[in-house]
Amino acid sequence: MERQLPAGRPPRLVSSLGLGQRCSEVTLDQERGLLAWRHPRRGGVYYVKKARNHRWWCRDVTFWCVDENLCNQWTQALKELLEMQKCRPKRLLVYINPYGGKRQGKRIYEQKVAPLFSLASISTDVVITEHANHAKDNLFEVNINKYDGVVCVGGDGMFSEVMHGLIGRMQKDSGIDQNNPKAPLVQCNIRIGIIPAGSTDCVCYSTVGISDPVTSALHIIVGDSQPLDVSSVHHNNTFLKYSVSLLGYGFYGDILKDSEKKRWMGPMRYDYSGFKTFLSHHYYEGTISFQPAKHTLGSPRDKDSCRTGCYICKESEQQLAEQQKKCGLKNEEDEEEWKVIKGKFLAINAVNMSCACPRSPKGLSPAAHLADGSADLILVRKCSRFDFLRHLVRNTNQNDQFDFSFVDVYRVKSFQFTSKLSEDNGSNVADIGKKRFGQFCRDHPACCCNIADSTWNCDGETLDSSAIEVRVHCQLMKLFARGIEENCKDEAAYSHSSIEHLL
Ligand SMILES: Nc1ncnc2c1ncn2[C@@H]1O[C@H](COP(=O)(O)OP(=O)(O)OP(=O)(O)O)[C@@H](O)[C@H]1O
Ligand SMILES: CCCCCCCCCCCCC/C=C/[C@@H](O)[C@H](CO)NC(C)=O
Ligand SMILES: [Ca+2]
Repeated sequence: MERQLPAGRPPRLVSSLGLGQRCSEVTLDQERGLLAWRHPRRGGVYYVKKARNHRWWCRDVTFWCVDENLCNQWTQALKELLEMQKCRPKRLLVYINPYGGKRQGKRIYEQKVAPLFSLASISTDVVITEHANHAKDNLFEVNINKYDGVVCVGGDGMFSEVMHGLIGRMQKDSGIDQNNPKAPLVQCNIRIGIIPAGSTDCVCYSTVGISDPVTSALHIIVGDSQPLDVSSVHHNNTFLKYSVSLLGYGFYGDILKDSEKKRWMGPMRYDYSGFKTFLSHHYYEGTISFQPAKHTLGSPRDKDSCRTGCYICKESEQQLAEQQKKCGLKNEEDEEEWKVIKGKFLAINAVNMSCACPRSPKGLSPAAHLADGSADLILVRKCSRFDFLRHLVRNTNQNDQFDFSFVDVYRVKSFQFTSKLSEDNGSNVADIGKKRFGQFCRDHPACCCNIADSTWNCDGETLDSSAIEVRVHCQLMKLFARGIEENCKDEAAYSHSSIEHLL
C-alpha cells in the first residue's frame, strides 16, 4: 500500500500521531508509525493490525513525499515517539527448544519471529537448548541485567524451565531459601515472552488468547506486561516445583505419565494417552485440605472471565502492595481456617489460570484469574465413566463443567494433599502398593479400582511425591502479554490501533 505523506508539520507537533487531523485523505489516524525510510523520499511504516480471535498481524504502509526535509522530520519525530516508550524491550535473551511440540521451534523463530525483532531494532542473544534444564541452569549463570526480557520458544515445559530459572535466580540473589514453604518469595520483574511451539501451549493461549508465534512476538515488541500468580509446591519442607497452569492428580497426572513414553507421537500423544486413561477410569483415595481465598472478589462459578485490565486482579495487586508495605519481606503468619475433604477422586485439578488451550478453548476453570493470588481447586469425585465423560466434554464446549453433583470447585490460596496409601503406610510404601495392586489390575484391565498413587502433573512435568503442600504467590512474575482482550464485535475496531502498536 502506498500513501502520500501528509503535508505540514511532523507528528510530534500533532496530538497523539493524529495524521488524519492534518490531512483528510490519509485515513491512518492513530494507527501507524514509522520504522525506517526505504528511500530518501519514501518511508515504510510497520504496525500491528488486530484480527479476529485475538490474532495480531504485522502490516506495513509506504509513505512518499517530494520534500526530503519533511521526510527526515517525520522519521525523527516517529523515532522519538517510539523511543519514549520505555516498556519496549531492546535486548532479549532467547531460548529455543528444538524438540518441543512438532519440533518446529527453530524454524518458527527464524522465519516468523527473528525478522520482526529485527524490524523493531531488538537485539537478541539466542541459545538453542541441547538438553532438558539447559535454559534453567543457564539462567543461574548469565548476566541477567543485560536483558530487558527472556523469550522461550517451545511449550509449557520450556516455559516452566525458564520460569524456574528466573524465579530461582531471583530468590538465590536475594538470599531466600526456596525449601521453606512459608518463605515470602521475591517478585521477578524481568518479563518472559512465550513463542508457542509446544504441544499444549496452555500458558500462551490463556494469557494471549491464541497460540500464534507472530501474535506473541508482537506482544513482546510493543512491551506488554501481564503479572501472573505462581504456586510453590513442597513436600516435607523440600521445594519440588513452581506451577502456573495445572497441578493435576489422577486423570491429568496419569495422562502425563503415560504420554511421556510416547513423546515421539508429538502433540497427538495427549489424545492417545487421554483416551487410554479415560478407559482405565482409575480413582484415588486421599485427603485434601485447603484455605479458601477470601481476599479475592471473584468466584470460580462467575460468568465473567479474567480479561485485559481485569479489576479483580488489580484489586489483588493493590492488596499485595499494601501488605508488602505493612510487613515488608517478613513471614506473615496465616491463621485462616483450613477445610478438610476426604474422598475418592478421579481427578484433582488446581489451576492458577483458566488453562485454556486449543483442546479446551475456555479452559478447565473458565473464570480463574491470571493474577488474583488464588487458584481454583476442582475435585472430581468417583462417578461412572459416562458421567466423567460428560464432565470432560464440557471442558471443550460452552456448557458448565462444574454443574454436576460429583464435581466441586473452590477458590483457594493454599492446599495440601495426602493420598490414602501414603497416609496408611508412610510415604515410601507407595511403591509396595504399586507392586501389589499393579498385578491385580493387569489381571482385570477393565476394573476401576485404586491401584496405587497417581502422579502429579505440574505444568506438564511429573512430581516425585504424591503428598504435596501448595501455596499461591500473588503476581510473582510477569509475561510479555496483556491478558485476553474482550472480543470486539465491531469490525471497524480491528483496524483501530494507537501509537503503542507501532513497530
Ligand atoms: N534440547 C533439548 N532436548 C531435550 N529436552 C529438552 C531440550 N530443551 C528443552 N527440553 C525439555 O523438553 C520438555 C518439553 O518441551 P516443551 O514444553 O517445549 O514441549 P512439549 O512438551 O511438546 O509441549 P507442552 O509442554 O506445551 O505440552 C521441557 O520440559 C524441556 O525441559
Ligand atoms: C476422553 C479423552 C480426553 C482427552 C484429553 C486430552 C487432553 C486435554 C488437554 C487439556 C489440558 C489443559 C491443561 C493444561 C496442562 C498443561 O500444563 C500440560 C502441559 O502442557 N498439558 C497437559 C495435557 O497435561
Ligand atoms: Ca489466579
